[in-house]
Amino acid sequence: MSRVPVLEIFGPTIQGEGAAIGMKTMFVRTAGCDYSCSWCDSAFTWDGSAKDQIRMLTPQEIVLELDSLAANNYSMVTISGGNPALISEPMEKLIDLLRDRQVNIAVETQGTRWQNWFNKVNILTISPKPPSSGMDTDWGKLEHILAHSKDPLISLKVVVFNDEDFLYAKQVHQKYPKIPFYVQVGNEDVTEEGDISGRLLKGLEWLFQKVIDDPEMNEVRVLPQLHALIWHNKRGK
Ligand SMILES: C[S@@+](CC[C@H](N)C(=O)[O-])C[C@H]1O[C@@H](n2cnc3c(N)ncnc32)[C@H](O)[C@@H]1O
Ligand SMILES: Nc1nc2[nH]cc(C(=O)O)c2c(=O)[nH]1
Ligand code: SF4
Ligand SMILES: [Mg+2]
Repeated sequence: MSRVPVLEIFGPTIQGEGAAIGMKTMFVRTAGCDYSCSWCDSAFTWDGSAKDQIRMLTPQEIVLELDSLAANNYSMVTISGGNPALISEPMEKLIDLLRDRQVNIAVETQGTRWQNWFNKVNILTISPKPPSSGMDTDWGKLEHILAHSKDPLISLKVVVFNDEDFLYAKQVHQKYPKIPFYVQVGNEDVTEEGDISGRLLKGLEWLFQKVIDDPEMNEVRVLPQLHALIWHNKRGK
């Protein structure tokens, strides 16, 4: 039976980002990524530092673990990573199992790989990476993914750290003006211990002003990572 490389399963917590911000959700975080963003807040999924924590789980085992953590106390599961779009058949099976149980499914991915199961999820967040990440956008791949996503619940979310990233976010929004668009404050130090909310709120104020001042950004939403304001750089939140 094929298995999913899982780095962590946690929750219930509150979705801190994007279109479903504020909703109670469980998380399944897969291991492995085809990117290596300079500021990745989940680098342990791909940099080898947590490789002994990777478990190869069947879809049924994942559902059992979700229930043992929170039976009857969740109705949404967010699948993130790493890049969950690297996984084909066992991920589709997990999604089918969750759908059978009337669980809403959200997925976080960066828009580098298409999977047919994208059209089975309820909330699909595509997060192309700006220049500060050090990654190059494959615009053809992104186009393919957005053209094949039938679900109207797709949204785009770009993390912004600086002016150049903001220009990139504008470029993505202008290419796809009909797709709900989110800009998210970048967390510049994902290793800092203790309370980082003051630093993040300063970043949010800067990003608010960028959007306020820009007549081409009248229809975007500006958000912090809400969970990082509350729980800072803690893992599993
Ligand atoms: C860890 S990624 C995993 C999913 C997928 N690989 C992706 O990047 O969309 C989940 C979300 O966290 C965002 N993220 C990662 N590091 C961040 C940081 N330092 N500050 C703000 N957002 C960050 C990503 O852009 C993405 O939207
Ligand atoms: N609370 C909470 N919300 C999130 N939204 C997206 C996350 C992610 O790492 O993909 C995330 C996360 O790690 N925690
Ligand atoms: S694409 Fe996502 S998981 Fe991969 S390195 Fe970038 S932020 Fe991290
Ligand atoms: Mg996160």
